[in-house]
Amino acid sequence: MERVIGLVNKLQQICTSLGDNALSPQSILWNRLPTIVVVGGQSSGKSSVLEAVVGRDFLPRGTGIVTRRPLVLQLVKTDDPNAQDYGEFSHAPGRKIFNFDDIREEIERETERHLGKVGGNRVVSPDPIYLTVYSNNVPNLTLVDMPGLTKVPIDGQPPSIVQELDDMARQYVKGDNAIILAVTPANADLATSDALRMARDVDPNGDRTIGVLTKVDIMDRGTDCRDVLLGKTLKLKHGWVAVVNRGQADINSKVTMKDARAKEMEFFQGKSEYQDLQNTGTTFLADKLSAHLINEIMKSLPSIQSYIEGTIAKLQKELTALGGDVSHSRGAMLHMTLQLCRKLEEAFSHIVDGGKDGGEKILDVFEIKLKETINKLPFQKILTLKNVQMVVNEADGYQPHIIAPENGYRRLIEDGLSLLRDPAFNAVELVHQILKNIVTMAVNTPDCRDLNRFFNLKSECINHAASTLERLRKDADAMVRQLVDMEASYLSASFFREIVAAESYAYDPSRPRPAFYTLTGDNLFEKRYDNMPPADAHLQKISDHVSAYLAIVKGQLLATVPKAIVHCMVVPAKAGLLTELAEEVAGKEEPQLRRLINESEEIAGQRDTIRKRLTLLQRASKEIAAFM
Ligand SMILES: Nc1nc2c(ncn2[C@@H]2O[C@H](COP(=O)(O)OP(=O)(O)OP(=O)(O)O)[C@@H](O)[C@H]2O)c(=O)[nH]1
Repeated sequence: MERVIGLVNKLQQICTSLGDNALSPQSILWNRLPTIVVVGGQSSGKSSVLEAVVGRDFLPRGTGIVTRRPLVLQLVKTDDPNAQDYGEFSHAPGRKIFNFDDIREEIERETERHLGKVGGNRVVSPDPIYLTVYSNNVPNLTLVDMPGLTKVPIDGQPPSIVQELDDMARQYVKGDNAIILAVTPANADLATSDALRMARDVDPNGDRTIGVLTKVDIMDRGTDCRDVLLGKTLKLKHGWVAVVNRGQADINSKVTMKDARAKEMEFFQGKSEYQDLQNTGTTFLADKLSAHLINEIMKSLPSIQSYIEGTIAKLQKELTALGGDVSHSRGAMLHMTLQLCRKLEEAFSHIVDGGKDGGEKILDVFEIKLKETINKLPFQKILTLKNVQMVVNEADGYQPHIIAPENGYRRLIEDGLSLLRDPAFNAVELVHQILKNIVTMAVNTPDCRDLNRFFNLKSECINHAASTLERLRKDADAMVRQLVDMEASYLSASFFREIVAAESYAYDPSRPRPAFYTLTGDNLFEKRYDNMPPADAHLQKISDHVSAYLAIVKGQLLATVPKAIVHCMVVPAKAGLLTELAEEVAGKEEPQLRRLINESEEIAGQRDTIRKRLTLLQRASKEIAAFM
């Protein structure tokens, strides 16, 4: 029994440390721990019962609605019998109040303050006050004192009060963890008991209801509650307890709690109708509550334990997601920064190499987009007989040419090559964009999760990656330009020799087959020119030669542009996306590094909160494990 009390005590203290309470939306433990909720009609004696259990006067008293906010009262049994009892409110943590009259005043003040704040002439509020009482003379219990229920508004209260009070109490007793202490004055008809009505509503089987009869001392002459206590009038699974608290006159004349207890004992022992009954008196009630609470705890421990374990796992996951602590020594910060840069580089390379977001997209540019745009180029406009004639005439004059109109050829080919430049540059740009997108993707990979904690470093990384990619794009542009220009330069005497050789071969296949002929195909030198007027045949041949040449260049560029792009952009980007940043960082001093990896306070705070919760829950879990 003592062990269970100790365990409950510890679990409840852990709840308090967790800031976990009856109404907290993310209650971890509290809503799993059994709680005793005192309900009953107005002035039925709820607060008096509660005080009697605690053994101290500390609750506001009077007529009308005195309790106007729920009071969550946690009783913590201390080990030292000589230590002074004290109370502590959760709205003023750390302030130990040793004088219980001060506690009463604080409850009144806090009630007023809150009701004033919520405004609207509110008479009651469901928002609880939390009070923990530390004493060597209390059982480990958590009790909630509710404002009294009523059927009709009294004292000029608004009509809505009836429903409001009902809703409020219901909120506290509906949970399965609530043990309902249904306080009913013995001097009134049980059938009209507000407490029993509420208890029956939420706990029809009476599994968690304990009946308390108050004011047994002022029952009508000649009547008693023996039958109720024996369960003959109305049977409750957990039975009834009768108590005698101080009446208003006793309170006014400051009868002490001790004297009141003595008087209560005297009362029950002096009456033949109660003498033989066990279930009378406040001491019996307190013991019964402790035992009941222990019983409930024992029943729910396994589910509490598995719930705690689940929460621990969830919190651990959250903690991992937030990343580790940040050290502030220069060496550690430098190491961490470089490591984060390296992780981003690795993630970048990984995406470039792997699959559909990286390598495949780049391949698409080369194999589909580049091919398509090049094949769609309007070479035919250059190659019309009209254009050929115009260009040749402009370039070479109207004299007949011995071999070929060399300048005309050059001009026509150059016109074709200039069309080829755009798709090549376009491919560079497309790959550049893909690489930029990959940087964004890399930043968001799980491996780079830590980087997202450090806003400054993250933006430095992104900026440096962008400038590296921009530099590489320029390199690739220059390389591609050179490639195209090279093709124009290739147009040398050998090209014209090739044309002659190819022509000769077409007419006399016994000659050696020239390379140009093979490249351009058989149809070039067929006798189709024979049926044309000589001037047209001449121009058509020039057009066909240029077309063949451009076809060769096209094929060559389709092979070399991708190589140039990979060589100038993709490979160096993979090899050193953040090399410059890493060099820069290595030269930074401690304050600059700190600025670079200054984690937002919010994240650091979140991590601290989760850690604290984890430690507490792990402690709770250990306590329970050791117990079971
Ligand atoms: N004679 C006698 N008077 C009692 C007993 N219990 C309570 N009273 C008196 O009944 C009045 C109301 O008691 P409280 O304990 O304030 O009742 P409550 O249910 O907490 O009241 P509200 O919070 O206002 O609903 C006080 O004047 C008490 O002194 C009892 O057993 N005998």
